[in-house]
Amino acid sequence: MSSIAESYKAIPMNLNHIIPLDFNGVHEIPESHEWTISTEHPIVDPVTCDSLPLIDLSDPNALSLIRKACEEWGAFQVINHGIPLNLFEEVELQTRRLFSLPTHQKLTILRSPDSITGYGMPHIQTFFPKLMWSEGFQLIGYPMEYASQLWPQEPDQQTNFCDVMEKYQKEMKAFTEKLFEMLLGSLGLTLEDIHWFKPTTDGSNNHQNVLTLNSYPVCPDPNRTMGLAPHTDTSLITVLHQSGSTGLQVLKDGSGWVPVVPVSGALVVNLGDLMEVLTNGLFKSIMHRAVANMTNHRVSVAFFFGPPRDVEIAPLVKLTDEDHPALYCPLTWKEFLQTKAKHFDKALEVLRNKGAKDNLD
Ligand SMILES: C=C1C[C@]23C[C@H]1CC[C@H]2[C@@]12CCC[C@@](C)(C(=O)O1)[C@H]2[C@@H]3C(=O)O
Ligand SMILES: O=C(O)CCC(=O)C(=O)O
Ligand SMILES: [Fe+2]
Repeated sequence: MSSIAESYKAIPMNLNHIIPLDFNGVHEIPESHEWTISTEHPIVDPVTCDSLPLIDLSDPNALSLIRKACEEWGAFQVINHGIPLNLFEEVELQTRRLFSLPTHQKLTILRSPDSITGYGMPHIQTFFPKLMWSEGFQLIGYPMEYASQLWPQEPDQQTNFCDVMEKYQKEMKAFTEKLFEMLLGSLGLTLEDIHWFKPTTDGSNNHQNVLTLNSYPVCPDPNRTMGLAPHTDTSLITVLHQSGSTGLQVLKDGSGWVPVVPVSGALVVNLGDLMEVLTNGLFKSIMHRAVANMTNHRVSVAFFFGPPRDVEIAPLVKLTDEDHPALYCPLTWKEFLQTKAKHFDKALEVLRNKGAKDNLD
């Protein structure tokens, strides 16, 4: 048995790619953080051009709207998701409490080079020559070992932080399982078609999930920096809550970068690479990035929903036939994270070209 927490043991990160800048009082962009932003894809106006579909989950047509959004975009926003709105406020408050701590305090929970959880720059930093204008904190479960370091003198704050994060993960777990069922339903499939899916019964199952708190400090010149570089998520589904300020952009084929304007109370759903594998490419994972801004400290919270440990994800049998052979070789989330840590944006291509996972190197 091995969990995703062990994914980076074989490919530890370099500390220079983990320790974020101390953004306090930085009025000029240091050379280390100065990006030349590719103009290959223009930024499009989400008002006059296409904007990311917004789906009301209580709409009787929700399934067909979901299918269309998944085929055309690989992402959508949802309302009427059933998550109590005050929970978003509580999570945002706790997220801001964490990131507004003095740098030396945050560094006490620095992610170790071979770990998935802790404080630091995004894991994908390794693949870019310039550093990102962001910091993040990854957690799994009840994060007391971190909270006790962050607020050593404040036991109440420790429990508040952990309780809110735990509650949010529980809500997200139930929601992503329901959403996953809807995505399958939109393809005419049911959970019965997924031999490994075991819905939560007693409040637990062995699905692997990670919560990430993202912080994009105020930036003197956002056009010359990158908050979070373009990437696809490795998960099956990612559910993102962005606080009031814009910053997320999704890449739409044939158009360009489409800003995702925050809708109060809405959640952004991104399809990850494992969903592309599972649907044999019928649904594609979505390329996205995030930018900082000059006026607000932007925060966002991402819940990565993945398969249980040791379960190999492969194209669904019902979605393959003689004319549609399986395009990807089966592998676990941990194996895919390792493939991604080596090949980054070429990882899915690698899966397509190698018949068996023994050849992933
Ligand atoms: C379970 C996951 C999902 C990870 C890796 C690992 C822990 C942290 C996640 C993120 C969070 C920030 C963006 C991302 C692209 C990153 O660099 O780290 C994500 C990545 C992925 O989706 O691959
Ligand atoms: O902050 C955002 O809007 C995007 C975050 C994201 O893409 C991620 O955490 O994977
Ligand atoms: Fe992402």
